[in-house]
Amino acid sequence: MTEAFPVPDVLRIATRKSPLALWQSEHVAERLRAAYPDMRVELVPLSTRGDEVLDRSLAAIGGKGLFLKELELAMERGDADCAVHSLKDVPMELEPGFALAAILARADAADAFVSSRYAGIDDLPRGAVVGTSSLRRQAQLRARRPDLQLRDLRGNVNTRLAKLDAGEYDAIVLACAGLQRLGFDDRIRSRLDAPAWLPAPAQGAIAIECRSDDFAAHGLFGALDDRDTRVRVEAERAMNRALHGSCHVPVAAFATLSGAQLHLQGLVGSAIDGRYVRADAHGDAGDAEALGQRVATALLAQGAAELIAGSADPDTGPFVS
Ligand SMILES: NCc1[nH]cc(CCC(=O)O)c1CC(=O)O
Repeated sequence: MTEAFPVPDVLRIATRKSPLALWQSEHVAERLRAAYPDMRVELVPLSTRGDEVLDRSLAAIGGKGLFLKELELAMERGDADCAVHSLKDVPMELEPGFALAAILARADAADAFVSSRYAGIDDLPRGAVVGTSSLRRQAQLRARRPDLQLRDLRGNVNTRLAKLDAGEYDAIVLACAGLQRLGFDDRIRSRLDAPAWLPAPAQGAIAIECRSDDFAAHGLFGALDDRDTRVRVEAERAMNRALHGSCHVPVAAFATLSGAQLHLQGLVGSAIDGRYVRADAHGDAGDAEALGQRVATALLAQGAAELIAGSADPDTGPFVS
């Protein structure tokens, strides 16, 4: 096969070591092997600060890019050619010198209600204990059920399921995509989906990051890029960026595409008292960025900035992460 770019003999993918990260990186490796049968693809598993520090909030240990830093250093050293991430964990602004070379077709973007005893949020008894460390999930739970007790729940997907099974919580909320990838489909008691419940910006999408100056890599990964997903997550991330959001603020966004029509729904809530504001708008697929900014402006006009500031970690302020 003749390509417009050189296909290397070996390609090394930097990845975190959690079971979900390894699954996603192996998935990308398989897709690349299928596209370039003569190229050898290897994983370079690395430990990141975000994986190691489990006893403090992510915001408190310097949230932004916590899961990316070590992988980016490996690419800078030349120990890896790219890194694979859950796009929802990727900061709105990448470090200078890095770019997203491909965004894969999105999996199920919804959240999942997981419990051995209860079928859904509305079936939980008064005062039930629900585990999630996500401010976005806490805010939506508070809005719907102010009586629930929300408890912190950190660790990778397997760890969180084990904590649920140990009886520490009546229910937990996780992403459907992560559960499905790891073969835990049967743990999903109900899907929490739009419009009643919104996911994190870019939830369910896998991204490939590489050095911006690595033009060969950009060509190589283009084969895995999904245009519809890219347009949708561009709108969601533009909204989050305009709100100075990250995965540590209670911001939710979900875009859908029908033909050339993009529809974006956004929500900003309070993890403390359940107040929230919502907005949505339609726009052209070619103007995803502008649509994201428009929905962010509508949310700010309803008081979103105050809700975000009010949910901040008192030690670190709202915009550190
Ligand atoms: N923050 C952890 C994280 N990052 C991405 C996913 C799920 C997979 C995805 O969104 O593609 C998860 C687990 C979860 O939220 O349950």
